[in-house]
Amino acid sequence: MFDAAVLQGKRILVTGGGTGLGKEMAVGFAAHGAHVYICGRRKEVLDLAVAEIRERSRGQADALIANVRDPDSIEAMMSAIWADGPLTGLVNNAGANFLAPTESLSPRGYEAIRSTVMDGSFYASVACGKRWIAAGLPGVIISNLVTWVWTGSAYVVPAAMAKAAVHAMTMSLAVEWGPKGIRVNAIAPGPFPTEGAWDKLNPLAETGVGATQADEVPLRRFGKMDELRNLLIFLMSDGCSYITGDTISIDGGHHLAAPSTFAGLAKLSPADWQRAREAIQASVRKEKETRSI
Ligand SMILES: CCCCCCCCCCC/C=C/C(=O)SCCNC(=O)CCNC(=O)[C@H](O)C(C)(C)COP(=O)(O)OP(=O)(O)OC[C@H]1O[C@@H](n2cnc3c(N)ncnc32)[C@H](O)[C@@H]1OP(=O)(O)O
Ligand SMILES: NC(=O)C1=CN([C@@H]2O[C@H](COP(=O)(O)OP(=O)(O)OC[C@H]3O[C@@H](n4cnc5c(N)ncnc54)[C@H](OP(=O)(O)O)[C@@H]3O)[C@@H](O)[C@H]2O)C=CC1
Repeated sequence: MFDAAVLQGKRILVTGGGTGLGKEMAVGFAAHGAHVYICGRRKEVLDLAVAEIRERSRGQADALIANVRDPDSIEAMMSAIWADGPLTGLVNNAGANFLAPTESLSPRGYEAIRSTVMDGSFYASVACGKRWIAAGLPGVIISNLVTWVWTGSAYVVPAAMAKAAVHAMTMSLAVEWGPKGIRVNAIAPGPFPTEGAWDKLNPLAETGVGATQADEVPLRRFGKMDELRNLLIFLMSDGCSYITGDTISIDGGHHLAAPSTFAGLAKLSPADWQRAREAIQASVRKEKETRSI
């Protein structure tokens, strides 16, 4: 769809690019000439991802260990990247989420999600923005949101709140930083099945409701990674240099037509919720064992 060199000379960081949607975006950027950087908290996962991105794209990729919840960790990562040259683009993709009845959430549970999604996107955007502004360079920021920024969603309230905050950041920074040549946009995907999201959001047969099902999507299917890559390459390219402050949905029309949220989980019993929590926490434990930071 695009010229293979459409992103030649671009240097793009994808947070959370070691897995899922972030890794797929990174492949798309690198295959179109960009040097991509990915970050996350698990060295082994990042090393494997870099090898895969290089092989699939035949392009340039590097990884850094960083925790987006920690502003010092983000600063250290940006300094390391800038030592080789400035980034031209940032994708705020790192995310955290799990299904839970809101009344069961502890302050730490809420904080884990809010700080990853909202604080992480803010810290990374400011770390890039201040460097671009100081050097008089243009830049592009794209945040990976979800259609709940328009609809909200039951049972994932901290994630819906945090994504909505980043939606507000997108519109606000587009205006503040537009005169400095920095474009700020976002995407709002519908369901693109990934291991990370499905383990936390569809852990049991009983939790398969609206948000994670394809049958009520007007286009009657899940999103394809190629479709996601095409949108990201376009938004990151100089071909759309008049688009800023927008959040573009890529959900097959789901949020306009059907309950693309977890409203259907009202049917779950306390025992179902307990089993869901145990399944989610087993997935988190497995990931934590390999965290490097
Ligand atoms: C058209 C719309 C269609 C929608 C499409 C559907 C699907 C897409 C939805 C898209 C929205 C966003 C999705 C995502 O972000 S998916 C990404 C999923 N990946 C991840 O979450 C990876 C990162 N995750 C984590 O790091 C962990 O999961 C965690 C968030 C838990 C944070 O880890 P941390 O190490 O900080 O956390 P702890 O294990 O110490 O736990 C912190 C507190 O959280 C409590 N907790 C954990 N699990 C549960 C649970 N299931 N229920 C309630 N509480 C939970 C835990 O007990 C800790 O609190 P306390 O210390 O007070 O006990
Ligand atoms: N899959 C879907 O259908 C949809 C996904 N999205 C969004 O897409 C994004 C990616 O989700 P997906 O690929 O499905 O899920 P994944 O779980 O595969 O991706 C989450 C990534 O974020 C990284 N991450 C989490 N916490 C931190 C942290 N504190 N510091 C650095 N990196 C972190 C994880 O790496 P590590 O644990 O190693 O740090 C992981 O690579 C999320 O923002 C999600 O909200 C939006 C709509 C739909």
